[in-house]
Amino acid sequence: MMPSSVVATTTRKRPPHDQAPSPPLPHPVRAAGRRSAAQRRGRPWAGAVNARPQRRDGRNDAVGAPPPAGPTPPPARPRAARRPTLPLAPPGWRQLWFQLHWLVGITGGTLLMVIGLSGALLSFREECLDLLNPGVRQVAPRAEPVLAPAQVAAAVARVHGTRRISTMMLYAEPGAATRVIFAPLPGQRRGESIYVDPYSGTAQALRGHQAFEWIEALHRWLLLPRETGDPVTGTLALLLIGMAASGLYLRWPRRPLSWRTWLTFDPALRGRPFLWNLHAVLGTWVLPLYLVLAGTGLYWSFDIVRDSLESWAGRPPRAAMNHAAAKPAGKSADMPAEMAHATGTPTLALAWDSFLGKAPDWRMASLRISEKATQPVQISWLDAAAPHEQARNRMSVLAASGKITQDKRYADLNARDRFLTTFYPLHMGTYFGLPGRLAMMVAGLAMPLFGITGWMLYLGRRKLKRAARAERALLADADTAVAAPAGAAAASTLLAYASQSGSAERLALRSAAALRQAGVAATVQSLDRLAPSDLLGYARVLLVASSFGEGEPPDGTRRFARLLKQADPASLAGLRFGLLALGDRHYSDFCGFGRALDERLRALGAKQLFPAIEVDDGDAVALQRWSQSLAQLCGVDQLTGIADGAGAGAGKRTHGSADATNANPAGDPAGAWQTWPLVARTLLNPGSQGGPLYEVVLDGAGANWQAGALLEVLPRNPDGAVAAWLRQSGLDGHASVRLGSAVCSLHEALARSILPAPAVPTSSASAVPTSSASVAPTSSAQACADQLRPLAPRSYSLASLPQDGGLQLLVRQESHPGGLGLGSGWLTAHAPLDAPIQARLQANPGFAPAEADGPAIFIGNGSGFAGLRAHLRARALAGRRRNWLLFGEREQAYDSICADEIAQWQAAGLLPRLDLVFSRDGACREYVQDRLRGAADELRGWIADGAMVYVCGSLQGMAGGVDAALVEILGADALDDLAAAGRYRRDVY
Ligand SMILES: Cc1cc2nc3c(=O)[nH]c(=O)nc-3n(C[C@H](O)[C@H](O)[C@H](O)COP(=O)(O)O)c2cc1C
Repeated sequence: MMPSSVVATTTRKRPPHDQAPSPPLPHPVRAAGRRSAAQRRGRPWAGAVNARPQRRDGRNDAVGAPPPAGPTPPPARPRAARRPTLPLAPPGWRQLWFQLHWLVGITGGTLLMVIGLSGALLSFREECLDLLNPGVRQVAPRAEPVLAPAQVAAAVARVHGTRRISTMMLYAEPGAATRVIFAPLPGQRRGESIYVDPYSGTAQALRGHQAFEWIEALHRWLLLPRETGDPVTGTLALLLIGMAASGLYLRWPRRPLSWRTWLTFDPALRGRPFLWNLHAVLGTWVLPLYLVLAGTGLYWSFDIVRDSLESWAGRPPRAAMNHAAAKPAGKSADMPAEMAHATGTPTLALAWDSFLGKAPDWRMASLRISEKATQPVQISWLDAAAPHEQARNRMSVLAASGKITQDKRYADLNARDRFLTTFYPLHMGTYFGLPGRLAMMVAGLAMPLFGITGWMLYLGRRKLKRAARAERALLADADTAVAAPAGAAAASTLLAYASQSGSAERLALRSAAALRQAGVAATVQSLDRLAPSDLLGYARVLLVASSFGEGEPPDGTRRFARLLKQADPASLAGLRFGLLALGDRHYSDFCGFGRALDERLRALGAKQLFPAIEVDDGDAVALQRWSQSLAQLCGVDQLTGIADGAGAGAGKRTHGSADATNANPAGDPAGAWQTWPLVARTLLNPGSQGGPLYEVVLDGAGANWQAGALLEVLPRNPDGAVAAWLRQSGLDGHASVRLGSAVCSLHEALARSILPAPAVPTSSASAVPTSSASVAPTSSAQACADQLRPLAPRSYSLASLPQDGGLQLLVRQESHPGGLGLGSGWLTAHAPLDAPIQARLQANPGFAPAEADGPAIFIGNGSGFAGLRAHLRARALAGRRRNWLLFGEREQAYDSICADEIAQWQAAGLLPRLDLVFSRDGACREYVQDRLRGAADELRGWIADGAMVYVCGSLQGMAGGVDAALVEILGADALDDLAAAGRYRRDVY
């Protein structure tokens, strides 16, 4: 009585795939060849062998597809957009880290880009300045004595008068100029620097020095006053550490010991995966460098860090040191009287002589000259063996007497103190010489790359989320628009729908909207979320029910169907209902679920408001009857807007509506027709026993979709077939004809249309569809064009995401005695590369990604890998790692499609369980459903953990077999509940 039992005992022959088209529909559905509604209505071309809009030429006819032996259990499936949200696990650590990473990335990350870039510029500051100022910092060595500090001071004084020198840096290297730094002028942070020729005393300033000072201020304090800038950049350093840690956590692979997983970049990737890969792999490369940069940066940014570390190292507090030491820069920018160059020369001379006496192996010496002549000259210097530029020895020498008051050697520092001196060379990379400097520069330069890729990923993610939200909102709005006022349920009409791919849902929404316009309060609900007793709460219930599988309820409605079957007799007495059953006569159980529903409701005591109306493939006449029946119920003459919407399709699409500029009708889940060039076509299974399987790529510029979506493609007759037809008919293919609203050549018009049966039979290279209407050789070109009906679009699962940079399809090439299948032949053989392909995106709510973050099981075969691939790519991007792929094909040697990508997912820890089932490799045939049965315990475990189940591929054999296996493993009720909860999603054909 109820659909599941009806269907369970029925085996059916599916209509043939991909032969000849019927007129395209505004809402193409995914099924096989059919006799069109128009044929039945006696249109001129009726009676031809037509194929209906269909998808995925070449369902895999072998793998996972043994002839269904015995009863096939009904499939189950949820409605996507309206399904109840899965119970979400409390946000785990992973989600928290993810949020942290994004949040910090898009806020602090932007400033870190500035810091990184400026740091990269600073890492080769000296070399840049040398390039700008050749012969200034380094002069040609000469065989002359070099000037001692006192002589340098005298030479500087000759040009700069009494301007006070605060620091003088001398180098033992022949030809190295002495750097003289003046005391800062009021308002300056640092005094001006000049370089003095060590032989002649000629002084020169460096061009570009100020620019680098500015860059340094930007890097260290973001151009803020130092007191404010220090904590700001310190905080950014902390954020960088947080991002590095969260990034590391988020990309932690399942096989952490595989260096390849961590460090190798996949150049074949494109779009979002490319960005993600770049972000993650590059991030891993530079992660240690960023930790060093940020860690050492903290030392200068926060006094508390610095003081703590210095006290840990046993250094005296800085305040005390500052007090003890002469301040390098005093308030005055002029030379104190007692240090005036006349007297300064001998005083520096004494200090320098004393220094040389103690440090014969000096390499660099920096003399800090106090404002007060009584204060000692502070000399910090590097000896020839210094391990790095901060391994400085320090000496204090009284200028007046040359007496050394302090002589501290680096070698005498304790290990902690020595460790602190490495911070600067580590930060600059100089600790490791040129390679270190280069690495730090690259790390700095990579920061903007991170910021940009991070932002792009973030914006892409937002866009995807917005698109998903908009899609949900569309349906929610429609619901609200037709909802009954609160509290009016008892007096209202319920529009309840059972829908697999959205047609029934849209018709229910349109019907409710029309009723509302006529003043009737109407509520729309999916049967997926109702129990039979809920129907009693309404004055009348109008049901719109489609059939799926083999005359079964749509997946999500399976639970309702079960409850209805279990309901007590007469439990629905008092219910008054009207029913619109959607179906397709090419399925042997036409309107199977609608009929069973009608029968069962009446058996339970419900009364029909009017006889059930059956709609064959969107038949407009039947829809008109529905509209009239509703009008009668409301007591109005007629209702508008029901029959002209989505789902009312056959024969409605005209050539005009297939124009590339065709607007998307409101509520229609498909977008406008577009023209995208065919950019690539690759045979994936050379040598396979099965039909050739191609990856077909359309350019897809500007397209946006989410995993699970479909692409409708308008096929064309091959040129050879059109030319042959023209020869037969004797018509001129160049003649201009009007087709819909467009003008084109007759050849072009024929290429886009079902070819009328020629007066004389023709042979063709393809199974070119023809209608029964024949065109007399004498007919005019326009008369011929007037008879033409457009080819039906074909639907294919998208195997890619927008981030991949193209619309990728997996198309099985179909062969028939007369040639190739129309859609598959067009895409895989006839359309030349770069040919413009007319196509449009179609949402597929029944196979959309789940919002919940839980595990997912992907099951499919053959070209069904397309839908699974898009989902797996999306999950890889979202970092959802717990995926189980169960995929069937024929022979491993020839049918290992997309093996590299699967291997990469596995290596990246995205497929903790992988079952590739090759049916023809073993002694006895094994299919995905067999493997599933063998893994029953594990499957139960995954389901208990909240896993979603996605199935994509052939309905017959694979999907039916998988469904049967799931029923065996989980139980029929549990599977129904799973479907009703939106956790069992199928895209089968
Ligand atoms: C995989 C599949 C199986 C179908 N099985 C049947 C069937 O057994 N009987 C029938 O009358 N129509 C069948 N149909 C046709 C649908 O019921 C029909 O296209 C309907 O308009 C779809 O409505 P929906 O979009 O609300 O799911 C099937 C369609 C698909 C894609």
